Amino acid sequence: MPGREFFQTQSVGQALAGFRPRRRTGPETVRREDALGRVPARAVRSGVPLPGFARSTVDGYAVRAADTYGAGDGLPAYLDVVGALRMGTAADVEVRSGGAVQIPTGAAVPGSADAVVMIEHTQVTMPGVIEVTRPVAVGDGVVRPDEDVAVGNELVPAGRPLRAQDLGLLAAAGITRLVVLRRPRVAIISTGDEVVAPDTECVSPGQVRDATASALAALVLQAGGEPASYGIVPDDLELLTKTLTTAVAECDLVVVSAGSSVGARDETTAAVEALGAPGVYCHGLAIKPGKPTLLAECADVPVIGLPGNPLSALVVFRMVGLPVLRLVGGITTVPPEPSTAATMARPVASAAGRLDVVQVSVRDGVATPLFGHSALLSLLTSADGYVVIPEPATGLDAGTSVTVTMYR
Ligand SMILES: Nc1nc2c(c(=O)[nH]1)N[C@H]1C(S)=C(S)[C@@H](COP(=O)(O)OP(=O)(O)OC[C@H]3O[C@@H](n4cnc5c(N)ncnc54)[C@H](O)[C@@H]3O)O[C@H]1N2
Ligand code: MOO
Repeated sequence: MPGREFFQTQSVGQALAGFRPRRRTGPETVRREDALGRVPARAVRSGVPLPGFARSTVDGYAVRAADTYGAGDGLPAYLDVVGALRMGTAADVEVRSGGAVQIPTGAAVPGSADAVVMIEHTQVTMPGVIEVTRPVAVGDGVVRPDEDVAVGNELVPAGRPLRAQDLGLLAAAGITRLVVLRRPRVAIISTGDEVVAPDTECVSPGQVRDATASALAALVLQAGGEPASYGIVPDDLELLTKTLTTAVAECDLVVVSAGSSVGARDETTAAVEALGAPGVYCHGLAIKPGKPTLLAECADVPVIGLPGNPLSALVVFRMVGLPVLRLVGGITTVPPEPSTAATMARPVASAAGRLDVVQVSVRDGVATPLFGHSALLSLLTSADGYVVIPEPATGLDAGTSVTVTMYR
């Protein structure tokens, strides 16, 4: 386009380090059972010790360890069985020197005992008497009252999305509600005169169903955000500006797809600029696919203009949009994506100074690159994962060891 400038591209690393919009979601209280994937606003500490009592880790006999020292098959220690402990009750039987109390796994160990000997290392020789054929040391077979968690210990940290095991520990400590950060509300706007709603039955030649919005909404959900659809806006600066203004007022992050290239109808930049300060942070990223990407901050809300090609839009949203979503939503410990080690089946070329995201299929530890234009969305559905070729590299040779980030 004469008179129109191509993008001044910035590296993805630079953009992620430099683009730090100020918006953060605030706290809200949720029930523990609704907290999977939510982000604690502050560390949750325990008000109680866990397990809270000395607990047997084996089925056997609570004893005084010293009574078993030197015991062996040839010279067992003989102990009097003075009672049996039950689950779920306080340890109400004392163990004196020379005595033993039958105890199941998980029951409270009497304070007068200091170890539990496994049933396999004992034999009942006559009613009320056992032989112990292996010595135990003090503490063997016992979990201390605060060995799992001491009072004041951190149960879950701030900023790390809660996992199944975190909910288990919170439950064990009696935490029923906790303060988490609100899910970032993410506006999803599609643009283009040719784009029609995905439930449109018959499309005319030249029209396309909106593929990007559905996929973006799913990515937002997976990342812990709350997608909000703002529909499809035709190539009209006024309409786009109006929709963007509403979205910025109502959401924590705004994602608009298409219209960010250099064509005459590419209105996104002008519309974003009209939203006010601080405005456009960069237009153009050194990434393939996805060069025509726009990053902006309007008031304190980040606005991301994604390339029109759905494949490119999804790649860029993964690489750049999700980090911004996590920043806004207070995720400081990023859950690792599933990945697998593989070797490249074929060489892949790349330009130095550009981040390349290569879709691959993976079989038996071999990653086969899937080539094709970024207008082809099926490339992404055929892929098992992707390989990132970092900026300094000029490609990957066949046989190179790579880490494939796998799609969930
Ligand atoms: N002269 C240049 N032309 C183009 C360049 C360039 O650097 N110089 N970059 C190319 C690349 S790369 C991409 S990607 C596209 C991005 O352009 P836009 O962001 O302006 O997007 P559009 O042209 O509107 O759309 C591109 C393509 O994607 C289809 N599309 C758009 N939205 C959707 C949707 N929601 N669901 C399904 N498909 C969608 C649209 O119909 C077009 O076919 O620019 C290249 N050109
Ligand atoms: O970057 Mo375009 O986003 O390659 O298809």
